[in-house]
Amino acid sequence: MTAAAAPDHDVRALLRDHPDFRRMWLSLMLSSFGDWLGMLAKLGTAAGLTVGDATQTSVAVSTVFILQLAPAALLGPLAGALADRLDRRLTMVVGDLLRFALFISIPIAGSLTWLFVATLLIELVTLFWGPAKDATVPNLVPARKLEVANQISLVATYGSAPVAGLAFILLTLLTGVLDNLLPFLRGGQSDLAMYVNAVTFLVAAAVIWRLDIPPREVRPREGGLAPTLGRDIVEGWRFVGGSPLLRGLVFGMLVAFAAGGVVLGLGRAFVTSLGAGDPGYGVVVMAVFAGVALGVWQGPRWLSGLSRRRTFGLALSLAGVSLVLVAVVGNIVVASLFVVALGLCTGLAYVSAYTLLGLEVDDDVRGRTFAFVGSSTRVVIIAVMLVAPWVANALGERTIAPSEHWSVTYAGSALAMVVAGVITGVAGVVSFRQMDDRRGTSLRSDLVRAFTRRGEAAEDPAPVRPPASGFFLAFEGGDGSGKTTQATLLADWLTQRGHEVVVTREPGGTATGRELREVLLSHRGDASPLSPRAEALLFAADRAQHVAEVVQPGLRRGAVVLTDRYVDSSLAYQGAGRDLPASEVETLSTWATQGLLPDLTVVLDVDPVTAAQRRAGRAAEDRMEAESRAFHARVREQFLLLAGRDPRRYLVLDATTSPETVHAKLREHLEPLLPAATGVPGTAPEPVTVPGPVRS
Ligand SMILES: Nc1ncnc2c1ncn2[C@@H]1O[C@H](COP(=O)(O)OP(=O)(O)O)[C@@H](O)[C@H]1O
Ligand SMILES: Cc1cn([C@H]2C[C@H](O)[C@@H](COP(=O)(O)OP(=O)(O)O)O2)c(=O)[nH]c1=O
Repeated sequence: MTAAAAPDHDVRALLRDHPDFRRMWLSLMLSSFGDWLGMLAKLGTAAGLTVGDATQTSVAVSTVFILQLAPAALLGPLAGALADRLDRRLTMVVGDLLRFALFISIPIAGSLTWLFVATLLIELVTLFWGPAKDATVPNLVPARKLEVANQISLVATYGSAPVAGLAFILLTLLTGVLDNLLPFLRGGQSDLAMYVNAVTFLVAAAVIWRLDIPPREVRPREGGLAPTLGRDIVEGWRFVGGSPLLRGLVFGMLVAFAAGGVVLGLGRAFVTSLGAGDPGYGVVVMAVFAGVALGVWQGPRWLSGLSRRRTFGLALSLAGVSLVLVAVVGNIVVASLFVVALGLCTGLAYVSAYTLLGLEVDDDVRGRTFAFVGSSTRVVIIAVMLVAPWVANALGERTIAPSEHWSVTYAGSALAMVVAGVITGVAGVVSFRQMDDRRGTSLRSDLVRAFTRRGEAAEDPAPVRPPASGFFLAFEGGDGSGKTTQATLLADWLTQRGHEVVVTREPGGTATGRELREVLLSHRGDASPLSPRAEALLFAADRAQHVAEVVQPGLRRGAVVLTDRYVDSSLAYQGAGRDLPASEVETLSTWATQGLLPDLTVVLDVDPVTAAQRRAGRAAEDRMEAESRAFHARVREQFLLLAGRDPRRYLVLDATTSPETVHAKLREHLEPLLPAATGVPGTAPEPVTVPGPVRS
């Protein structure tokens, strides 16, 4: 791998390199297909069992709808908390088997009551299955591929809807033909669809059974109290409320879903108010789907240079603006175009939010958080769908006449949509503010950077370099990614070629630095825990001393300086890890180093689990190493993000390959970049290694 862009959007590579994810994805596609087919078949069965009585039919159909939404709305968090304690693979397999049995029982029983009971039971099972599935995906793919994994999972979920629709039509037609041949199908038109659907769950169960899902990270709970379910749920809620990011995210998602509910609830009336009938409604529905698909699929790629948190807030605000535009244009064709934009922004917000949740939520509460979000969104959608038509009715038809010669008449549905749009827009701005991780950098410059292929040279601060400069290379990556190993190998090779080499590290590249290192890494701080800002300042102090005492003098002599960690470690550990604003940490480092940047930063990319295994041999973990897996996942994501923003100065290497392979790739990339050697090849002195504390 050479300089890789991050995050990674290559779908084919994702499916090829992660067979477990591929299997999971296939089973998800099947189950989703089954879900949609099942929904159509259940509605068909409800209608079929009440033939001839229009009122009874509509009551039966709405009962099925309500039974489908209600369990998740009422019991979602409970099921999520339970799901976090169960084995995820087993939960999914048992869930699929139960759904198989329940679906098959509906046509066999052939009774309306059993249809209702089975619908309820199926939804209850899905309540456990869903969070187990959502929480598993981040464990099957590396962090930088999570976004694309979410994208194709959403495509599997929603893309299977039209296919299921088509299959349903074909199966019902086929039922007519088969009626005479297979007497057991006589029961109803939807029966064959129900059987096919049941089989999809059976296949999905078999696929999941073969998955190798890594065990969950379970953190010890303080006080050793036996954790209770109630406590789990409260913790899940408190967890969402306690983090500004999650608060902003969940709040934003709820508002987005509320806006979606308004569109669903009022869409039909709105289209009628524009004088378009069923075909017009069809066009609008298709426009929404097209927009969402485009947003989910292409949005993250278009905005790959923008931070995900900013993307979410921006997309939500623009969704609000689009909704207002849809409502005010008064023409079905133009309105449909804005509907595409609305779908696009919503899809983009959705996939960003989903990925952020996967990355930011600790593994042991992830199921609960997803369940919490899932059930609250359902409550919101049901509530809004019920309330919106009532509000639209109350608003009635309004005529707005700004002048004598000009007046516009709006239907209540359009006005209600304007209100929803404004609320969504404002919520987007609030979310953006609350979660912003690039305070101090204007959104405009970020967007310019995102659209001009990551800003290139124009925006980089001119590095302060001594006149006769050598070459400055920084190794970055998680603890245990192999930085020390690679620095040693590279130093040997460079020395062979006649370069003067200085091998150094942060923190602790100087005598002063070693004292700071002691405070930073050994500080357990029970009495006075080190605050994130104090930590950031101490790392910056170490860096300032390091640059002045070791790096700059080395470069001035024309040496190749190899440092084990530099500025990006602060951006990753203090910025993304501790959640300090990245721009402030960057300002601090720029000040400490007087803007000195490496000529090349080599990111040794390895997943936190492998890195932790490599560190296992060491005597004790230091303060940073002992952080949670989610912390290390954020750190890794940040390194990759930084590398993706400036591919010219970065080289990302897959550090799970052998040390020799990593070294060979590094050499190959470095060779053309190096200045001429100052000594005679093979005769250079041994590399100067700035002493650091000996590792256990
Ligand atoms: N590419 C690699 N594959 C497997 N093990 C490695 C690799 N590179 C380094 N290691 C081992 O992993 C451990 C951590 O490596 P080290 O170079 O100390 O990492 P860091 O300096 O990033 O903490 C060491 O035991 C080392 O031998
Ligand atoms: C340089 C730097 C390091 N760190 C952390 C990362 C590491 O966990 C720790 C340095 O430990 P160290 O033992 O040097 O790293 P490694 O385990 O990779 O060999 O300090 C920061 O949090 N911020 C910084 O700016």
